[in-house]
Amino acid sequence: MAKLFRAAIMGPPGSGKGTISKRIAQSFGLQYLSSGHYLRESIAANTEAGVLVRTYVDRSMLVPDHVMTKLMLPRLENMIGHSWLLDGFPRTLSQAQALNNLCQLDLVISLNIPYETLRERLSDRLIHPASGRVYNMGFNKPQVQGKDDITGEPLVQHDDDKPEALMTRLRHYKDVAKPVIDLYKSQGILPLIFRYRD
Ligand SMILES: Nc1nc2c(ncn2[C@@H]2O[C@H](COP(=O)(O)OP(=O)(O)O)[C@@H](O)[C@H]2O)c(=O)[nH]1
Ligand SMILES: Nc1ncnc2c1ncn2[C@@H]1O[C@H](COP(=O)(O)OP(=O)(O)O)[C@@H](O)[C@H]1O
Repeated sequence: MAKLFRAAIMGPPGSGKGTISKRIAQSFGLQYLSSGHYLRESIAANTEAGVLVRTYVDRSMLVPDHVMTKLMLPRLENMIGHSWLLDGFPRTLSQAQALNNLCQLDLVISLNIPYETLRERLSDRLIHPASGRVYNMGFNKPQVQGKDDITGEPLVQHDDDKPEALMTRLRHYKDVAKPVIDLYKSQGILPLIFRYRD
């Protein structure tokens, strides 16, 4: 049997995690697993956990670690025989430790993007809230302006993507991600990837 390959991608909001990881997963035949997707699924199912999750996601706050690990770990256990790329999990040290107890990652990709580029990308980002599909007015335009390609439903800009919220989000990302990055560096699985603006 071919060796399994398991990777995670990290980066600040707007660094292109969702966009690039879908492309990497497709090119290399990996399953693309996204915490945002599982969270939206749980919100849509309207379970007790989903109702709780919604109160955090609606305010763009991190869902508590114990809720997150309870959501993610069983799904990852179900993927035991697959190679995958994980986007959005782990975000905190506690999540990374919980994941370590389940499996050893082979690679962590950390996107490091200049502030100006993040600002431009996020100010042009449009989202289809129900599916999480992401567009960009410059880089990846919807076929019809302001409408989702698949459902035709309206696209929205997150208040959080407006430049005034970005600094706070970036600072928060750096504080939370640093111990996770340090852990993966100490394990020798995190080479730094620097993507310049195009
Ligand atoms: N110009 C440009 N835009 C990109 C690139 N990668 C992603 N984007 C756009 O930048 C925005 C943020 O990307 P996204 O994948 O949502 O980032 P995430 O928050 O890290 O998951 C979206 O509007 C993307 O369409 C890129 O390489 N170049
Ligand atoms: N690993 C995680 N830990 C805690 N909360 C998370 C995690 N992943 C996603 N979330 C929650 O889901 C929301 C949407 O996540 P995501 O789709 O990855 O978008 P973004 O890249 O804008 O944060 C986040 O704002 C956060 O509330």
